[in-house]
Amino acid sequence: MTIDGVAASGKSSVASGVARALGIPYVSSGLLYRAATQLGREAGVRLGDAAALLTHLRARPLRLEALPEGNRVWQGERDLTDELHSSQVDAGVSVVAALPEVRAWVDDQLRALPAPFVAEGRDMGTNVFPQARAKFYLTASARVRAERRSQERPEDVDAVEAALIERDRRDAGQSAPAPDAHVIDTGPLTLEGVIETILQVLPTPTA
Ligand SMILES: Nc1ncnc2c1ncn2[C@@H]1O[C@H](COP(=O)(O)OP(=O)(O)O)[C@@H](O)[C@H]1O
Ligand SMILES: Nc1ccn([C@H]2C[C@H](O)[C@@H](COP(=O)(O)OP(=O)(O)O)O2)c(=O)n1
Repeated sequence: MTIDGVAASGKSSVASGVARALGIPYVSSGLLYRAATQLGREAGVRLGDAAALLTHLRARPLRLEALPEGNRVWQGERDLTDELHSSQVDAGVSVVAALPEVRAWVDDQLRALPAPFVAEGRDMGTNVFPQARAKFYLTASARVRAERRSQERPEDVDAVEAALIERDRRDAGQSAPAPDAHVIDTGPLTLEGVIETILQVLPTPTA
């Protein structure tokens, strides 16, 4: 199944809760885009230069570890995860995610994972796993999302809201809900409420 949605709509927290209830892993595609951005920044590669970025990424492959409480990204023995949620990565990631070569690099890694799992991101239900048995799309107002995310960033809520709106605009090309997705406004719901809503609409597995 797939959970897509706009920035800070609750995708990874909800995917983690749903996956735990189902006893399967979840995978966070955004972490791979974030890792590509962080590694490009670190190497001094211009983020719009797909060829240079891909050469760099292919030289030292990444491993996405689908832990139930939170995915982690490794490069060899180095755990990159804690570096990937900075405002600097937030600011550069949409440029990297717009590159078709990087999208193919992410998609190949996701499609190689053993099913079943919950996949979360922007285009999981539309592009990467169009055959998924259930699809969800999370939204909430920019203000609500900024209030949540500002708990996790040093910037104030107005700065976080402006950055989220800008990132939504840049990511719009790959962020439309699948026509068969259940759209959930998480604004009036608690995290547990969103997870419960999804579990209730999931089709029961056939024997
Ligand atoms: N329905 C909700 N009500 C309150 N807080 C939520 C809800 N959904 C998510 N959150 C919180 O919002 C923040 C952003 O969620 P996250 O899962 O990181 O979103 P995304 O993966 O879409 O960026 C987290 O701190 C999370 O606990
Ligand atoms: N399937 C995906 C997942 C993420 N992206 C891009 C768009 C986002 O700005 C970044 C980071 O995504 P991530 O889901 O980690 O971050 P947010 O929840 O949006 O804060 O990657 C994408 O283009 N396609």
